[in-house]
Amino acid sequence: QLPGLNYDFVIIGGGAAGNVVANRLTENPNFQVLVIEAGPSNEGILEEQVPALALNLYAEDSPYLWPYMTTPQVGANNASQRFLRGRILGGGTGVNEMFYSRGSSDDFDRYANVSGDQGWSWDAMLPYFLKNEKWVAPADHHNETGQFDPKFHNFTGMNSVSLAGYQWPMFSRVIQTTQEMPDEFPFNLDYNSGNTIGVGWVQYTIGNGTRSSSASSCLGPQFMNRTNLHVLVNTQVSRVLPATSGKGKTPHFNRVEFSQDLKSALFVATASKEVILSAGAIGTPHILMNSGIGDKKTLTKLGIKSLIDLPSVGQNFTEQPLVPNSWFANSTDTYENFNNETQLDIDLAMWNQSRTGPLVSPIGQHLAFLRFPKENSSIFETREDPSAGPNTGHYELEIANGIGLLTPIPAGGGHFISVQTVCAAPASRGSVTLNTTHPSPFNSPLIDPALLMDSYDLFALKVAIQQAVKFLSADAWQGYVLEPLDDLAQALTSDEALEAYIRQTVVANEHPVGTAAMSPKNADWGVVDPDLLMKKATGLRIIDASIMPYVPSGHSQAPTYAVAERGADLVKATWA
Ligand SMILES: Cc1cc2nc3c(=O)[nH]c(=O)nc-3n(C[C@H](O)[C@H](O)[C@H](O)COP(=O)(O)OP(=O)(O)OC[C@H]3O[C@@H](n4cnc5c(N)ncnc54)[C@H](O)[C@@H]3O)c2cc1C
Repeated sequence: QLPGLNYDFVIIGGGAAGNVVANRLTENPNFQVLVIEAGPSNEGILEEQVPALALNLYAEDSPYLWPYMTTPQVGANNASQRFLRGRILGGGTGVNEMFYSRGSSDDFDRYANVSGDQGWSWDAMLPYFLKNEKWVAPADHHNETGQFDPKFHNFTGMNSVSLAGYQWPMFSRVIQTTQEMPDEFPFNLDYNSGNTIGVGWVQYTIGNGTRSSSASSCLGPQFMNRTNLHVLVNTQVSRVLPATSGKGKTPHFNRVEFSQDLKSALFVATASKEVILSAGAIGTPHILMNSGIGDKKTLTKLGIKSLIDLPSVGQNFTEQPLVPNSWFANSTDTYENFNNETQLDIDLAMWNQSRTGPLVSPIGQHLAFLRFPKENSSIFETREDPSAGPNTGHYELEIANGIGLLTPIPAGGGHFISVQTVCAAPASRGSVTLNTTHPSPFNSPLIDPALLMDSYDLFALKVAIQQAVKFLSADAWQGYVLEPLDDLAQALTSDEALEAYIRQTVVANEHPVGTAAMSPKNADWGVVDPDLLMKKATGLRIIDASIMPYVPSGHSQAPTYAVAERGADLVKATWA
């Protein structure tokens, strides 16, 4: 039940960023805040809570995802792919794989340099990462010594982060590989220190064996008790609207139009201080363009009245391409056990009883962020290195105790190990644009992540797969790793075969950013200023993953949390 339609702040999107901002603003009892979220409440959804069941959230007709498809991806054999985005209170943090990885110090220093605001540098942002984080013991309470560096963590924040809470037998082999091949695969005690390079123990947004999302952390019962915090779920925003009475030439946005049946009965909520757009890297540019904010020529052609001419809206879409690679494993202790219903029932009973057992962690237990070996670095003699600097991986390996993401289990079944390979700093740039044949604000936009459109990304994935093969060639894996699955075995026969395999199997890593990028004040590109206020307007601020001008070289939820923590401080400073 809403008290009315007038607030100080209206936040569009209850995802990673939106819920942080809602929490921080309602610390001030004088601020009335409304969050509008398209998806349902996160409460009572078992798959959302049990880490290892996260994959069940991705069913074709999932009620917790937007029904998005990409445009045909030229770099991926013209395939249109699903593009997963959370549509639930918590947004991406309610459906994601819970990897907690901040990116490198170089990533943030580059944001500072590109935006002209040192407040986005690593040194300035580390306190915001810490403010958000609550490091907790892993579910099995094992000894964490030597698995993370406490000096880079906070034990008193909001959002639980922990190490894997169940010990699979293959873990020791990963660490043994770092000892056998320290030059190529060095051990990194904590890839969240700013220096990501090496192989480390994975950190997850998990506490007490349960997902910690922005909904369960920032909108927990102790916060929902605040009488100034209001959350409206199952409600989709169509547009932001300018004030009806003029405040001069610059449009002033103070109203948000939304619907609950996605056809009629459009309501309008008013924000006396700011409208904050936190609908994510797809939702945010979509709402902006529907509202007449974007490339004037394109919007006019679609019959949308242009309010602000900002051609960068929806452009610079940056996404990491990922290729899953799987091998048969000589083990009976892998994720494939969850496919056995009896075993799953036993594991679920254990989770229900004590929040322990194999279901307390999602797929993937070790992450490696690595630079190209010397012999591959010569590529930078002829082109610019898209990575942000020496602390930043060119590629990432995600080492998982089961078959790769989306990889069908071979007919004969079996147990598997996979190393998912990611181009961590891609050079391709895509776009989010309006669907010209169905321009209703409630229809999906055209999503083009431009997978492998720049040949560098293909090159990076080739190196990554070759390095994954090398990683598993260490003595540590003798007798454990058997032959690769057929398609990978074929791929490893020639350079052409490897390229064909990558184009056939590449998917988006679900870390989109950049579609409402920040740029220096008065720059002729970008969508928001470094204080995240919309250019050429007043009253409208964007706080979410879309403002990052480059994709962070790790995973995007932790950077988004930090952006939101700083964003909330910027809002508070404006209204102090
Ligand atoms: C399947 C998947 C796996 C991932 N795995 C990881 C991982 O392991 N680690 C990691 O770091 N990152 C991961 N990510 C990415 C991470 O979750 C995102 O980077 C992060 O959630 C982005 O935060 P955001 O606030 O920008 O957007 P979101 O968290 O997506 O929040 C946007 C919210 O706005 C709502 N919204 C959008 N449009 C409207 C509208 N018109 N009206 C009302 N509400 C609207 C959405 O429903 C959503 O709740 C994953 C993402 C996905 C989808």
